[in-house]
Amino acid sequence: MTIGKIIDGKLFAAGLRAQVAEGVAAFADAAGRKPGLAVVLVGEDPASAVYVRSKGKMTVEAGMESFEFKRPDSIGQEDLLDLIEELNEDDRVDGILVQLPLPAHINEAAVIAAIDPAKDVDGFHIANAGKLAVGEKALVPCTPLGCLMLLKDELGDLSGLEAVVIGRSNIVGKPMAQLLLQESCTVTVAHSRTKDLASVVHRADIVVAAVGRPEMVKGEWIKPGATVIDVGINRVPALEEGKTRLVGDVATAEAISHVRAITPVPGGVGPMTIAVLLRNTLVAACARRGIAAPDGL
Ligand SMILES: NC(=O)C1=CN([C@@H]2O[C@H](COP(=O)(O)OP(=O)(O)OC[C@H]3O[C@@H](n4cnc5c(N)ncnc54)[C@H](OP(=O)(O)O)[C@@H]3O)[C@@H](O)[C@H]2O)C=CC1
Ligand SMILES: Nc1nc(=O)c2c([nH]1)NC[C@@H]1CN(c3ccc(C(=O)N[C@@H](CCC(=O)O)C(=O)O)cc3)C=[N+]21
Repeated sequence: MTIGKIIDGKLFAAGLRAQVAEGVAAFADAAGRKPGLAVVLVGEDPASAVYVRSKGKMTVEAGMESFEFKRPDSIGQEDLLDLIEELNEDDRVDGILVQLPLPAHINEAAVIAAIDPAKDVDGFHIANAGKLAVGEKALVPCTPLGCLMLLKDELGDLSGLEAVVIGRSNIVGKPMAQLLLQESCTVTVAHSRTKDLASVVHRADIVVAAVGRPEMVKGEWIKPGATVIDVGINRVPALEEGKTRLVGDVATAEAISHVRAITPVPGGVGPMTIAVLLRNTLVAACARRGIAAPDGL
């Protein structure tokens, strides 16, 4: 058994984006317009702004139309809901992403519920979450779908494998568990109340860590030969004064000698999230127009 492979999410994501770009060109020929993605950013969080900018750039590189809507922190809930209604009705817009988290005075659930499920490229709407849960065709959250693509690429058939997902958020942990169940894994979902997380993780052939705690998962927790997907994006102080660096939820340097394969941070799951967002936008555009989406996406 080979040990210690680093899964190149950046490379895989570039391949997926190239495939999406081909589908986008075919869509544009058939529909007479490009697929469009609208991104709504509320407030001035600099990290979110960087992320939104890089999404916009990659959207255009894939041949799609990018619409960005920046609104101040002070925006009222009604005004935000009005904007979403406009985007729901705008035929040039196939996908709507509202960057989370939203300011505390805005009801996140109400905003997500206002998005047309057919344009919900984040897959956060209850209609899409429900379809995923019962195994119907749905728009699936980008990060877990990206994780699943990397796992299938590395392992092939996942059926019968023990999977442990750490984290139970609606945007990562829960949909990840649903997808792994769909692949016939035996799925355990761990969270902050889980007792003896180390021994729960030690059962797993597949570990997906989506916690938001820097390097919380230790190397010795990992069963030898397991495949580890590190979703965490944590900014920590770097050695050089005043600088920061990104680390995941897994202590990668320790884990590497235990794993079959592991995703790095950065360059693992993060780039996949954006590539799947573009994929979902193309899929939504095709569905709205009654055009077959390209195979294998
Ligand atoms: N790469 C990417 O594209 C993306 C990365 N992320 C990153 O993934 C991480 C998780 O994101 P998200 O799901 O939104 O986070 P949330 O904060 O919504 O959820 C975190 C989960 O971790 C659990 N948890 C917290 N502490 C512990 C602990 N000590 N032991 C076990 N479980 C614990 C929580 O449990 P409980 O429910 O009991 O509180 C919760 O279920 C973050 O680092 C985020 O930045 C997120 C989205 C996309
Ligand atoms: N409605 C909504 N949908 C989201 O999908 C969503 C969101 N809100 N809010 C924030 C989180 C976070 N997220 C990331 C996506 C890509 C990278 C990414 O590309 N990261 C690079 C590094 C980037 C860097 O260097 O800063 C990497 O991991 O290699 C990171 C984080 C999506 N999110």
